[in-house]
Amino acid sequence: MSPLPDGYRLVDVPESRKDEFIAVDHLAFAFDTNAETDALVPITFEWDRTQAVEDPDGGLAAVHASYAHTMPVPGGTVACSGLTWVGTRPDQRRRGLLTAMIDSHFARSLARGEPISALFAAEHAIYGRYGYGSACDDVRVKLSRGAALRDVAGSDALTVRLATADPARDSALVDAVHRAAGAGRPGWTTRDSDAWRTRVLVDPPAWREGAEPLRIVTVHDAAGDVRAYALFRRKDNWAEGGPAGTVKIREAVAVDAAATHRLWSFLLDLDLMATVESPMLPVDDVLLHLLVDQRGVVPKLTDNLWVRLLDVPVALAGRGYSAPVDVVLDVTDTRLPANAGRWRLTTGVQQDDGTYPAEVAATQDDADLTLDVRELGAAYLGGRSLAALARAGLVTEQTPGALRSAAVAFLSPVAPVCTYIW
Ligand SMILES: CC(=O)SCCNC(=O)CCNC(=O)[C@H](O)C(C)(C)COP(=O)(O)OP(=O)(O)OC[C@H]1O[C@@H](n2cnc3c(N)ncnc32)[C@H](O)[C@@H]1OP(=O)(O)O
Repeated sequence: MSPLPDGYRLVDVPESRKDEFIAVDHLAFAFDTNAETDALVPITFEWDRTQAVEDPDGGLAAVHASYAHTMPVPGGTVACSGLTWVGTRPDQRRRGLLTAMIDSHFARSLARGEPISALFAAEHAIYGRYGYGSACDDVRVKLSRGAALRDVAGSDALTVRLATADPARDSALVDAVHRAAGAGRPGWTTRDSDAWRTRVLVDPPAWREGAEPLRIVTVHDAAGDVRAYALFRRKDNWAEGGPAGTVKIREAVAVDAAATHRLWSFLLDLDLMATVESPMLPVDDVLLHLLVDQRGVVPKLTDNLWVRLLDVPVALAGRGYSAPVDVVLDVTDTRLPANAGRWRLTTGVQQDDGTYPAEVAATQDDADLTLDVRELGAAYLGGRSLAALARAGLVTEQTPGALRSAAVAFLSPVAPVCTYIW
């Protein structure tokens, strides 16, 4: 465990210290709130998973929390400790407080039987040193009103309804469509508490930045079932050349191509609007394939989930593989030495979903590939190629042919993504 400065200590944070905990994050993230917002936005903390560093005066100097996520991975799900709310008071930075919290987070997650941790990084440079690998990207696109989509059979038969978002009314349907749309996509973390299901729909006036209240558009089939939804607001702009408003979308999710087509046909043709800003989308989202003119959109690629394998053999055996493989991985891991060494990963009989399960065991056999646990985290969800990482000098092939077969086996045919930041 990494040492803390003299007089500092790690403490659990009970709900009774909520305000102190949040005050540290306000200072660390430079954000403010107000009573109206606090009353509307539900607290998502799980209070047995909140920790802090207390300074010698008993005040909180640094904080973090985690969420118990069930992380979709190729071929199944894995218990995941989702690190979040990490902050050190600006006047207490660079004394090793985060490093001590990370060691504690790893130990506590392992003790709970969580073989992986994942996070969204506030800054790209923070977490690689701790063995987290950037495991996938998301893309946001800026589209012009009227951007054309390729035809999709069945789209015309679907209908749309528009309403002002209402957490009490909409959270169940949003959750159901979100779950259905994400089936089979690694990283697509569902919202497993009422607080999270409400959180996606809340609309404090302070968050509107001059735009209208949060709206929800739903796409319905002939039976009335919801096949897609988008949460969005419009911001008007009366420019010299005429109305040039912007549609800002918080989340847009559809269960199939027809529903995607109907949903985006609506969003791309709202009167008085000139620009449509998408939310975080998977890099292979259906919308991108339906655009007639992909060059007409302005994409922005950002790192999405970062993944840390805490228990390498359990994590690797917890996911499926896209092809048969028998490979010895020689892993380095300075923070969690139990992971270091050679692991033989051998796949078994193909499952109904097309993936191959694997057994993973320590071995003294020669290594086929050498890599750090960070690169294993990057490849874990199937969104980064081990072969590409090798080209960057981050993975080394020891046995000719091993890189290709391992790279193919680790990749997912569907791009990983998580649609909301936790
Ligand atoms: C999952 C999430 O919650 S992401 C949110 C992260 N939080 C934020 O970005 C809020 C603003 N920033 C902060 O609160 C703090 O600067 C933190 C939490 C990022 C770092 O906390 P500290 O207690 O200062 O970190 P600590 O002293 O343990 O530093 C550990 C190492 O990381 C490095 N490091 C820390 N933060 C950064 C950064 N933002 N960029 C680059 N390097 C960093 C330090 O230089 C140090 O390097 P070294 O080991 O080579 O000396």
